Amino acid sequence: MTAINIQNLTKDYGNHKGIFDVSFQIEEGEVVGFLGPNGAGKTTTIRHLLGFSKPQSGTAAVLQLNCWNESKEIQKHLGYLPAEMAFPENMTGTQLIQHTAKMRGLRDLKRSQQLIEMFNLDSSAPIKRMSKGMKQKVGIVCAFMHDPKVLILDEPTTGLDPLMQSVFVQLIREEKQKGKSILMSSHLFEEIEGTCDRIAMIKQGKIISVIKAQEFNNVEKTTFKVTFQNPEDFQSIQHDIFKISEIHKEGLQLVIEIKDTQLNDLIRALAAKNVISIREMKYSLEDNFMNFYRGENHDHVQ
Ligand SMILES: Nc1ncnc2c1ncn2[C@@H]1O[C@H](COP(=O)(O)OP(=O)(O)OP(=O)(O)O)[C@@H](O)[C@H]1O
Repeated sequence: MTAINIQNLTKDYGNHKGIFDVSFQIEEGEVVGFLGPNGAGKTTTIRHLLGFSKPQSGTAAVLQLNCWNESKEIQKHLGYLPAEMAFPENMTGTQLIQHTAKMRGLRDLKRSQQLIEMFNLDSSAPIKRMSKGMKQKVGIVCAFMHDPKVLILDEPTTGLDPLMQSVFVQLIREEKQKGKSILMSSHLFEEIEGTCDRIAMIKQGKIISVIKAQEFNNVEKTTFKVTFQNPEDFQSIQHDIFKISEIHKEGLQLVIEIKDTQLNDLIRALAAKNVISIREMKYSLEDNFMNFYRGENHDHVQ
């Protein structure tokens, strides 16, 4: 079943701001990362999924329910973590968690307790005295406490320290195992890379690409940083057939990009030179992301 279905969604705020003809789907059990620079339209898209904003044209549906007309029904099956939370400051974390549970008609607080322990959260403190990270943990508990089928997470690890970020990645993996469908916006490439099945990239309100995460592991090219012992070898390899993507003259270093079929040629060429070190450089999601924003690789791989 399709968990999230966005079709030709448009909200034009004027001055080329907003979202334009946005379409993508998330299947049951799928985790999709939502990437894009500041102001690209991620939160606007998410606000439509939550029924906070009425589409000018197009539709947004969660579990085949219309987000604008049927948002109350959707809420029962949805966990939402906003990018910026507006908490009632006069409550403690525990009170807010209990209040949220009550609003949801949730009697069993076992899952909340598990999450509190998982994130090592002291929820007894008043929210107004909590650090950004603590507030974020309270938000995570509230979003996941009712074991929702669909999760929409807007920059979920904002304020979390690296240890807690890895606890969060673990939580996402566990939820995925349980068959949950997750849309997660993030600026952290490693977080997206470590959890997502696909990545939707948005720029200036338009989806510019939807990529399968496994594509990143299957790139048929490898990049090596090679340091040479003398300027002669450093110079001569540059006349060879290989693509040189960076030249660091002072350090006698080259970044060489080869197709996997050229590996033996490279080994033979380097064997004839005095080489100090060879280091493989991982082609990461971050490189791919940067390429997109430089205007390259606008492929649609669904
Ligand atoms: N209610 C509104 N009225 C007018 N313009 C708006 C409104 N809401 C958002 N915008 C504009 O629409 C664009 C998209 O904003 P949005 O918040 O969706 O971006 P985002 O991708 O979530 O960015 P960030 O990574 O900074 O959170 C921005 O240029 C923003 O200023």
